Amino acid sequence: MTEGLKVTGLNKTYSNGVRALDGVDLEVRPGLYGLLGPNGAGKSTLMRTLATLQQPDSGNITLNGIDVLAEADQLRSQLGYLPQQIGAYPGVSGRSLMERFAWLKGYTDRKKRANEVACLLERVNLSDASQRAVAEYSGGMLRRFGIALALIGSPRLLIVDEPTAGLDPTERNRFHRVLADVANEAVVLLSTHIVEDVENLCGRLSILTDGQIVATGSPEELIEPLQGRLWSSVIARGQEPPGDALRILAHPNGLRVIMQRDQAPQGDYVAHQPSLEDAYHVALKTSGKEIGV
Ligand SMILES: Nc1ncnc2c1ncn2[C@@H]1O[C@H](COP(=O)(O)OP(=O)(O)OP(=O)(O)O)[C@@H](O)[C@H]1O
Repeated sequence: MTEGLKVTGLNKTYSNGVRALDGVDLEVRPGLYGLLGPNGAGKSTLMRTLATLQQPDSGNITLNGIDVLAEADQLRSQLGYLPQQIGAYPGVSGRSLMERFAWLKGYTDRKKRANEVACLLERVNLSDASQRAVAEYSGGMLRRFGIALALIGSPRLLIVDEPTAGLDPTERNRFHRVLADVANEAVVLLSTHIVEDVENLCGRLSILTDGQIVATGSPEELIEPLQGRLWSSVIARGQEPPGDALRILAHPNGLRVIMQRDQAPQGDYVAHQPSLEDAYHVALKTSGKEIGV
């Protein structure tokens, strides 16, 4: 039996003709795995499919040897899913809402249920806020509450879809620490378009664009081939950047241009230390699917 999540040849075309997943293969071992991709890449489609919330047209998914598509019920008992948005019910306290979800997940024994809920609220640092209405939680508290809900029953697979949008740096950090902690025991698949989150958290990642995986590896493996091959320069406002620039960034004096070349380009270029964000753009560019820099 293979431990972890294995996806092979996953395809999904929506009724409007959009091919959201186009032969996706993925192998994820326990720990934190990042799925990076631009808007519309197919990340949520993949996440929802893995969470058995929608069916693919073809392909296979196994989790710790379980055939996910054939035995969806068995998977669901081992699955935690944190969607992009979680709803809050007016007037219902965090503890009470969690109790209801725990009951739905099979915690029918009152003592065991109360214990599970208390442990999870403690784990995400919400014990003190447990009597407050969820609807009054801040964005960060709501995300952590979502994680606590997703962790009921100690899932083997935790799927987290774009979790940190709108969080301030402190809350984002706090959220990351909870995820890293969960990843000690489970497969955690984190989907995002925030490259920095993946760079800080994930041992391995895949880059998805246009429904296809275009790169897979550790951040170091993806960055390494770019060493000594990136160059940057600041060009004055009003000056036209080169058409083949890898990235064009805003700069107080004009634009900062990053070029990918084996040798320094003509002009005022200095060596640029590659980052995962550069590797991400190279992967999209090499795949021929990047729309613009
Ligand atoms: N229910 C649907 N019906 C038709 N097309 C859809 C549906 N859901 C998604 N799509 C299309 O499939 C493609 C992939 O969408 P998806 O939401 O999976 O991407 P994403 O990577 O999660 O994007 P984002 O980062 O913007 O959330 C997009 O072109 C999207 O418009």
